[in-house]
Amino acid sequence: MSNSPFLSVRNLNVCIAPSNGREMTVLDGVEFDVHAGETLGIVGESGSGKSLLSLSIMGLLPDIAKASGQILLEGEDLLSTSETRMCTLRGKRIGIIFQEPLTALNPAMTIGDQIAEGMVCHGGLSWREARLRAVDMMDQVRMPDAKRRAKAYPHELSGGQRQRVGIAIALALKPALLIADEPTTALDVTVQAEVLDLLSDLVDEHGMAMMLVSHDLGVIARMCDRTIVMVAGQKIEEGATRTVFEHPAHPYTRSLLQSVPSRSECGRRSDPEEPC
Ligand SMILES: Nc1ncnc2c1ncn2[C@@H]1O[C@H](COP(=O)(O)OP(=O)(O)OP(=O)(O)O)[C@@H](O)[C@H]1O
Repeated sequence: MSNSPFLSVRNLNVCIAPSNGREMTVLDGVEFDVHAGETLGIVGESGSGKSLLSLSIMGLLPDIAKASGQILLEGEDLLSTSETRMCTLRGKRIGIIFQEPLTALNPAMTIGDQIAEGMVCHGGLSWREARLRAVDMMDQVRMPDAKRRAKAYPHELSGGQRQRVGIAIALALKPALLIADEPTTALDVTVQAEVLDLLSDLVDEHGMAMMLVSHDLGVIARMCDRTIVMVAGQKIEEGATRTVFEHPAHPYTRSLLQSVPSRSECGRRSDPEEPC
């Protein structure tokens, strides 16, 4: 793990000013780093600002939101960069996996072409090369019968298969950071476990950093090296996942841990027997 962080968030504040309401601070002085190759978990109750935090990093905040502070990606401040530059960084340096793959996918385009598109637009590949590479990507995300399925449309796949497509799209340009916002919440429990295993393997294989947003402590315990706990737009706790789970410093974290996963679920999958 290198010393200088890949991503460094400094004093991030986000205010929302709806046209018919009062301005509201939804992220308040949030600070953290993500180092190359590590998986950082962001956990917190509904409305604590987890999604707005990921959207801020991706440069996809809604128009009514205003962000200040710094989001430094390899030293480049994303809050003061142009939209054109953000488009390049999204995909090439930061891959994104959304919660509901069906809404993130284009219903009128084959999944092979959706995976290939970024490689054509941002990776300089011809459509022919990109389509071949898309089938490779589908194999990597363990999509059965990838060559045939590349010609399918999103509605022809199961929820788990659609999320595999979402992961293939996010990884197509080999980003250094993957942001996964509740990537398995929309899936049923057995499929959740398969997709988490897949993500964990791919992150290791590609040597990527990952920011995993989840309200599910079991998912965080299983996947993350370090964890941040959010309450009402503020980071209230941060530490090695094991430490946060074993010695929570904040009363809120302690109350959250009352729904703690069983010990066998704790720790990275490569070390399943270790207590958390
Ligand atoms: N487009 C929006 N307009 C107005 N308020 C918003 C908007 N998006 C988010 N908010 C508010 O910002 C706060 C943080 O929302 P955010 O979606 O980041 O929470 P979250 O922690 O991701 O919640 P969940 O786990 O339910 O997805 C909430 O109070 C929410 O109501």
